Amino acid sequence: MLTYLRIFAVNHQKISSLHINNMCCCKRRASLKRSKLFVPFGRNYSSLPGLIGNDIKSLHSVINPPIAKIRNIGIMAHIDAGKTTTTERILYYSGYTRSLGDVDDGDTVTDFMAQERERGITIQSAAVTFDWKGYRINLIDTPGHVDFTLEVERCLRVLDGAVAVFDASAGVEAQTLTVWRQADKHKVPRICFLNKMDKTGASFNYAVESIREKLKAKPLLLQLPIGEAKTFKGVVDVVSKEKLLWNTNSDDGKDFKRKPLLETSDTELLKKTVEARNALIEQVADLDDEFADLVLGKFLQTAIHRVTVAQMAVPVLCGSALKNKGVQPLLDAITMYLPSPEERNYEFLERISRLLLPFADQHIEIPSLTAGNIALTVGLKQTATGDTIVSSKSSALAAAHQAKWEGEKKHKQNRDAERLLLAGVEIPEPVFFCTIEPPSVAKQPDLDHALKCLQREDPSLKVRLDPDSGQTILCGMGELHIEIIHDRIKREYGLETYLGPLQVAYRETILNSVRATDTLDRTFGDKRHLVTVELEARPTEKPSVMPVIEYGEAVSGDLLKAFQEAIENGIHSACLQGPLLGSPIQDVAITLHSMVIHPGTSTTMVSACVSRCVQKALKKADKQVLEPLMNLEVTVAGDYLSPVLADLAQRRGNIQEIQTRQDNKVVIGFVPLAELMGYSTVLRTLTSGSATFALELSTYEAMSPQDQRILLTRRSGSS
Ligand SMILES: Nc1nc2c(ncn2[C@@H]2O[C@H](COP(=O)(O)OP(=O)(O)OP(=O)(O)O)[C@@H](O)[C@H]2O)c(=O)[nH]1
Repeated sequence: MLTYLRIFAVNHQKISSLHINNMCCCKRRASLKRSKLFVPFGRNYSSLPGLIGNDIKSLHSVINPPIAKIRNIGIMAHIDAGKTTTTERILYYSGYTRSLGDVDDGDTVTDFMAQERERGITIQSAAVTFDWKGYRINLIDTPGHVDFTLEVERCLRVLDGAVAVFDASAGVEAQTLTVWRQADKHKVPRICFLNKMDKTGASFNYAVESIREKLKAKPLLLQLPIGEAKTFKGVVDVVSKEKLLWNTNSDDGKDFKRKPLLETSDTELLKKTVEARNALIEQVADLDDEFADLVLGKFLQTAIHRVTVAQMAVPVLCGSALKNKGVQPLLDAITMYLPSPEERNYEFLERISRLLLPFADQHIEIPSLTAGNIALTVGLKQTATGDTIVSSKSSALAAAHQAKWEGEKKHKQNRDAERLLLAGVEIPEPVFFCTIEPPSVAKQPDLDHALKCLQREDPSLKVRLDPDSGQTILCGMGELHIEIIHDRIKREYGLETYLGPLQVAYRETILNSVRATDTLDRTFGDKRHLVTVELEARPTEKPSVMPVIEYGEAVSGDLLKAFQEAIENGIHSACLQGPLLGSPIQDVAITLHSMVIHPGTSTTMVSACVSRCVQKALKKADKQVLEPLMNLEVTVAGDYLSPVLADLAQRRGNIQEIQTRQDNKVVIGFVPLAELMGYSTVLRTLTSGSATFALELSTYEAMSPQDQRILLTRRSGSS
């Protein structure tokens, strides 16, 4: 397993606290049209930047660039906005590759896994390092699909800046909102790149407005497009009042000219540019105190840098990655406006033995690394994604202490700060599960090992044992997530496994308060174990995934001290399997009213008795199944709107809004996950492959009595 490290320190002498981030960043194209054939990997790479053969000395300039000249950035977007295509151009213009790869031909640098090439989707994020005009850029791709939201978050929290790529004909799309919120959460400064300016329906103004309205961001228009859709030729640099035109005869976009706009030949464009520039100056002056009336380009750029780093506004640029236009200015903007690591506040110190620099699927061992870089390390057996590495227990304690202190100082929420630093990212609850079986019983240990390794990389994958059947259960974020795991077990661990049917992860709750008592009386050898418990289960007012545990006044303090852990284990294990479907119970409080324990009774027996008593209470209560409800956004050509709506009505869909986006309609609503199995295939058929959709878990909602009855009848029939 490869583990990506992010150095957190700003101390130049030593390597500081290392931030681990296993890059299992996955993404998927929800577009229903493309599926490409496997194309063998045959790209030519230039020598890695700054490297001559394996001469380690020559690596010095590569691994130790001045910290102010480092940019650690991520590329984030909705599915299909053009991240991989933009990254491919970036690598080409920076000299990292010698030819332009194409997503649709399956030969890009960052989509290097066989699965990615076969499926036409990006599954695993790749880090690449290259130089641009004296700057070192470490770039990490982040996934676009909602199944891999955790991966995006994991990347964002270790990066200093991000480029948000938009399809200029669609503006802000469903997953753009999600990744934008994640970047907000981790306070990542951003630049927007309005890609696909060549596409029919591309609209610079529309995309900018959607950034303003839907993301509530302040766009700083640093460029204006010259033409749109078929007429898109280049961009105007608003800051310098120059036009950048790409030579139409150049097939790789390397050849472009930067010329000042002229009063005589560019009258209209110059007028628009001057207006845009004045608006930009006004906007920046409003946001940045230091930038008063100094309107020289250099000062303006410095002020734009400051407001970007402070996340008060987002510079907006445009182009067409596919048509090789606008990518070099984007690279300039990354170096000019996004922060270096020393402009972000990371503070801890550490050292590590073996380090590698990532170049997509190639890695180079390096002797040392200065603060502010991204690197890999191998062989960490105990670490999992999201962990922070420190050099010793005392460093860990110091880091926790510091985080706690910072947390108290900033938010008076020390636990949050502690979690932020040491416990990694928030792991979303899986919504799908299925059984997984090895080819033979003898292979079960191999399967267990594979799942253990995959879970360390990807904590959104959960594995549990079915207590009744003893089968291994795989729980994941979506159909694609489970499919990819299945495939990886085969390819990476050589195991052909069998998956049971995919099932929705329901939850259960209770609707009224109930009391129950139970006694457990067992004698093993000459030892008697005797416990009597009385407790109450009731619905909580506020949602709570874990059971809320309370103790009545009659429960003695001494008894509690000795048996509290056993009691709580008993309650937790009982709440893992509800009485209706065996699904986890939520929104329930358990109050222990009394407990009598015969001397010599073991804690295991106490746990067992409490667990049985909780289950008894839950069985007695009025019960309710909760089902995952998804936010669904379908983008469809107007002609196909009616069949899509009719189909959603049959799926218990609740349509909230139908927006118009250029020539398309965007249907936004809620649909129960159980109704969305195989939706992509049906949507493809209904719309001749022209629609796209995005899904995101909204909440768990109570099923109607009728739907619940149908589900329970079906389950009892199939069991
Ligand atoms: N017209 C046009 N198409 C583009 C442009 N950039 C990318 N595309 C196409 O859009 C599709 C998606 O491009 P990708 O680069 O794979 O997009 P992505 O954001 O990396 O996709 P995922 O990582 O799978 O979410 C491909 O068919 C590209 O050829 C562009 O500038 N103009």
